[in-house]
Amino acid sequence: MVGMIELEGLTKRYGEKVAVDNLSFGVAPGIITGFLGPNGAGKSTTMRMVLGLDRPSAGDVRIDGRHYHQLKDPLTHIGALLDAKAVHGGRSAYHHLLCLAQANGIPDRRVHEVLDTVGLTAVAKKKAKGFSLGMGQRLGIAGALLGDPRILMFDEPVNGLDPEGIHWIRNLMKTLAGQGRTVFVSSHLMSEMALTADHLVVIGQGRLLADTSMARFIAENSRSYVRVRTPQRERLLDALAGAGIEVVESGAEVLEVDGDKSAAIGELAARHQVVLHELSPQRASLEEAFMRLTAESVEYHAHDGQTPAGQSPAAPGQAWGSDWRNS
Ligand SMILES: Nc1ncnc2c1ncn2[C@@H]1O[C@H](COP(=O)(O)OP(=O)(O)OP(=O)(O)O)[C@@H](O)[C@H]1O
Repeated sequence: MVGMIELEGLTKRYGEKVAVDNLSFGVAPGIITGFLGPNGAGKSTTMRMVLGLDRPSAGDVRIDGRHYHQLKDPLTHIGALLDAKAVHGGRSAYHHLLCLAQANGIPDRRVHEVLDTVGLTAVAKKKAKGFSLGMGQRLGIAGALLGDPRILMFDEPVNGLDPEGIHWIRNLMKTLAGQGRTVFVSSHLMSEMALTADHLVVIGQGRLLADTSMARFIAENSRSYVRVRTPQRERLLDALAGAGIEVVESGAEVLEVDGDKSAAIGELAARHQVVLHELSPQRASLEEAFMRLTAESVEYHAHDGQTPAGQSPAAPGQAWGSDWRNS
């Protein structure tokens, strides 16, 4: 199928280390697929195998039904930004792109087009080694766009960028997906993906942990609850119990009630003349959900690793639901 990346049992071992462990999933056109996992999860290794830069130990990965090396004019099928620093620093941005175009049978005029798309026209004649991180990322993206490919793959494209650069890349990816292209982008930041991706593939220690739409991930993992603060705790607890409203957490002055029941709680409090100091609907962050999902597969813990590196992740938590988990 045109615009598809398909992985089937993809595995990469480096000696004893299993960097990518039996990954099977598809990346579809017309949407942004976020590829998420903590540092060392195997994202870059997977992307390198997609491009034929690393040979799989087992399994298979295909682009438009073929291996990368079987593609005629591969840059017209898939463009990638893996390492923005992999540019010959002594060349100008224009020259770098021109060499890439000529080596791949792409017309020279495309160089001007992509320089314009990424906003580097004014500095096109400057040497790439003088470029800021953001300019280097833009140049790498220009290279990815050069062959006007149906599939774009970006490895941690916003790493180290300022807010303006992050905003620009986010909008560019949305535009590319809106044009019907396949956009596959890795990150270790859930918060960034929440703003960008339509679909999520999450891995930990090389294994697939989730393959789900962002909407579903949000619905299943961002718990909503109401935070209530009152100096008349006992009175409110009685009123809530009488109305069949369950309190899931209760501190000295603060109570938490699952779901969005703020109106019901407010009315109940008024009826029972309970003073409220706070009545606020809350949403637990997706960042927390992602941390919980990947906690057992983080390679290096900041403090005393409860799961030592190299050890298999524990059985998935029941709360995660098994329909979209694959391990
Ligand atoms: N050439 C190599 N030789 C040995 N081990 C490697 C090699 N390349 C990667 N690894 C190991 O494979 C694992 C996966 O690495 P990879 O760079 O793919 O992870 P990642 O998810 O991209 O992480 P990050 O977000 O930190 O870039 C890591 O444990 C890494 O140390």
